[in-house]
Amino acid sequence: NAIVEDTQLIFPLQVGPLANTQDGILDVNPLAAISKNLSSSNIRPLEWGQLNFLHTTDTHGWLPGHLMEPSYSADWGDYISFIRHMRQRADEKGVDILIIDTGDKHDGNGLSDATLPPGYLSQDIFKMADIDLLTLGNHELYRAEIAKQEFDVIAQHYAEKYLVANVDIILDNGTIVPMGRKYRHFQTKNLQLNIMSFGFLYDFFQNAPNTIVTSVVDTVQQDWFQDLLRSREFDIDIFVLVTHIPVRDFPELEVIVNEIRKYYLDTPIQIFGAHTHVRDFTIFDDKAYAIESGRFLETVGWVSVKGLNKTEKDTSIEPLGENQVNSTYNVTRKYIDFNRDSLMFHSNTTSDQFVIPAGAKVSELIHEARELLNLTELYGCIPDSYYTTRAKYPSSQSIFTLIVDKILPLLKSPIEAISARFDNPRMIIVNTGSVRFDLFKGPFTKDTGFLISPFKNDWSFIPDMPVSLAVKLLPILNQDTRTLAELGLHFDQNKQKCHDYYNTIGYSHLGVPTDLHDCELYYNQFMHHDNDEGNDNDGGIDLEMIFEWSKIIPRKFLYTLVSTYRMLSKKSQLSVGYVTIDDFGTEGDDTMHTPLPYYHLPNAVQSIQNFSFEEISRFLEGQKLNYKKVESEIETKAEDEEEPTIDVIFYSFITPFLLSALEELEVREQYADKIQFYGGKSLIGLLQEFVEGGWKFDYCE
Ligand SMILES: O=c1ccn([C@@H]2O[C@H](COP(=O)(O)O)[C@@H](O)[C@H]2O)c(=O)[nH]1
Repeated sequence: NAIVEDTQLIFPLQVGPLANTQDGILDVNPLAAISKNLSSSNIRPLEWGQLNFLHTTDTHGWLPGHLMEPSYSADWGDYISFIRHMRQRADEKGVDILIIDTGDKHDGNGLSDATLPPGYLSQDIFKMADIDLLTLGNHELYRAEIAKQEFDVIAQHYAEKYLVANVDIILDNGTIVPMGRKYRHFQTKNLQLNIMSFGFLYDFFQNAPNTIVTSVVDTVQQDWFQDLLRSREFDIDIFVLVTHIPVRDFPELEVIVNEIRKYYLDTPIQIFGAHTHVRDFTIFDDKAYAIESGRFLETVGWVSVKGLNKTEKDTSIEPLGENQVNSTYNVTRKYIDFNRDSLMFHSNTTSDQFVIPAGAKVSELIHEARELLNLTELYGCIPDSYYTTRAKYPSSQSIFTLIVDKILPLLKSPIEAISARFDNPRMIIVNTGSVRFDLFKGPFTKDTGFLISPFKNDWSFIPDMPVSLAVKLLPILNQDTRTLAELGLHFDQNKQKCHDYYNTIGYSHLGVPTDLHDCELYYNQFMHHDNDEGNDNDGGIDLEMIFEWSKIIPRKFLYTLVSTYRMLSKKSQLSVGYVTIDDFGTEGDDTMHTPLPYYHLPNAVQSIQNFSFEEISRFLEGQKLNYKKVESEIETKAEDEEEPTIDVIFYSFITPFLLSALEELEVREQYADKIQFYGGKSLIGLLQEFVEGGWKFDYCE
């Protein structure tokens, strides 16, 4: 695509004199100002402390904001304006504020993914934000050129603010250097609080060959970390951990907190987490807390801290003011919906004051970049919405049903010898995690494809696999983690067992990120799970009551209670959105909403073609059962019957998982060598082909 490649020649974008300005205020995103269904009367205010934080994470390139969803319609330029106002408010109050980002800036939006290399424009736009502490995510490490870009552009720009203790990069000359600084010690602007900050990535194993990820367990035993804690060389009022690690269910954060606690028994630790795309807040001990602030720039997390005592050694500062002294340590959190109404409300600005010139410039850059990349080019119109976790799979509203039934059958290999097999029996397996977002009714533009499935993954295949073997693959990939709960293995009592389970199989890394919380049976899933097909927006649930119940009732029973309660409750007038219950309770969301439905998804789905249902049903029967039972079921087939075969096609991303499945079936050696390149369009290309073939309209209703 010439336009995409051309971007390399003309960036950095030059913004001309600001157009459409009124008193220096520019609105380039017409939807950003829309406040349909939004009302500041439903917004809960932020509580300020001595030290305050704004947190973004897992933005995945959504710097233009959500053009179809008013609740999240602010853009990165608005965030830049917001940061400026909040810093000013902090100064006025004589307190401090730190701006944090915890990684995953790629894969999810045309702005980041339509360039070569991906991130070519978006990284330069991202870095216009004045961020105090940041780290990288796994999406900065999947591809070698992106890891290099992260190192060259982001790590160099933010310098001492860019922290990651457990990732190294191998430079072109073979030298191994750390991706970022391992720690940062500094004093805050107004209260001169002593901050010790570390950056960490979870134990990620799918990183590109030019990078090295060291496990968290090993990193905290390294000399530099141990010496730093042991030496007490620095005054430390609070540890601030900027991590791309989930705040629940994953073991890494506990490892870090435990190690710090060996030396600092009660120094506050504030953690910023990431990766599983949820709003969540967890308590590690009475002075160690962690927040995770959602995904896709839908959420800005807020944390405030009071009751910090200056370390004794430091006598250089004034005593803390009346409002800032609090002998008991106190932390608050909020999840801010990313729209201008919320941002103006919290920054106490009017629409005339909100947009600052630097923010307007960034909004303009985003707009120009989108134009340049043709992201608004219309390919067709989607007649109905199709959902990821908001609809049951399979169902008519599930995007995965659409993919299995209509999209995957379009896959063709560009290699002649392989495409000749197009009419042979074939099974196409794709991981649900490769689909990132819902497909909303309305225009399908070039951008939409990137929102749904940004990955340029290749297809691989194993030709002519016996059907009895092939049908066992999906059940293994989808091993049902929820059986843990059914066995009564509640996370709190069986944490290690749960983590061992994940660590051994690793299959959950195929599914949608929010489902990674299966260990905990994440609260929201009780809230959002419906028994029917569609979007049941019942509201009016007494969240406080459910929170109290959750302390005494096993969660599997709680689920039934909540479902019943929801059915009995009245329809709510609130707009749909996030309704979060975390370790602090039910008041976390800045805007009150009626909850969205939430359905668990399998890790992977498959589409089967050119095979009659009668013929395959006997072989497929085992799929409904636990994978361990499949073998015996399959063995019931007649001994002397000739075994039909099928081509097994899969996203190359899932190859390691497929190899593990083959190993579990004790046929890895036999089939690993048979894996071949299949080629063909990835999901984004197939989706576009389908839309242009079936839903090509010149206009959308
Ligand atoms: O090439 C790729 C890379 C990733 N995936 C899927 O994404 C998740 C990870 O996404 P997070 O936002 O970091 O949670 C991974 O588990 C895969 O499901 C992919 O399909 N292809």
